[in-house]
Amino acid sequence: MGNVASSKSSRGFNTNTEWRLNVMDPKAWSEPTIFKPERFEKDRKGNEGLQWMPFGVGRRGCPGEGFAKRMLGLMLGILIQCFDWEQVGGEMVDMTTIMERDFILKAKPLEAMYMPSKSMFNVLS
Ligand code: HEM
Repeated sequence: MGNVASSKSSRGFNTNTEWRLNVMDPKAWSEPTIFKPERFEKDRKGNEGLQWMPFGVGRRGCPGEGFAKRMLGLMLGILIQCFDWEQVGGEMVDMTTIMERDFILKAKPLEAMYMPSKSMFNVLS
């Protein structure tokens, strides 16, 4: 990454990607293209997951981290528990990914149909 022009932000970081770990960098991750959620398990040998800091750390770390983590679990729980989901077109979900500006995106957006599950009818009506 040495050939990327860099400038310091007001927070002291290089504003280019130098301070960010490329999510697919084989120097940083073992088998970077494989889905291995266990890399983020606490107390895992090698602890490679510790280098992933989505909320930053220290004095300027994200103050919304606790809130965001609670909301993510809550929202996912609500989506699963309160709604019935169906595939559109009955095809298998295409899991092909593309890289765009350091983000891994689905090549083909997920399309799904949802409606409130039976247990939600009373709540919503
Ligand atoms: C998934 C959700 C979120 C992610 C991934 C995220 C990530 C981050 C990151 C990476 C930073 C910069 C940390 C650093 O420079 O070291 C940051 C800063 C910040 N975040 Fe979040 N954040 C999230 C949600 C939230 C929420 C819900 C709030 C408020 C309710 C929030 C408020 C802030 C504020 C105020 C800062 C600036 C802190 C400072 O400069 O001192 N964030 N966040």
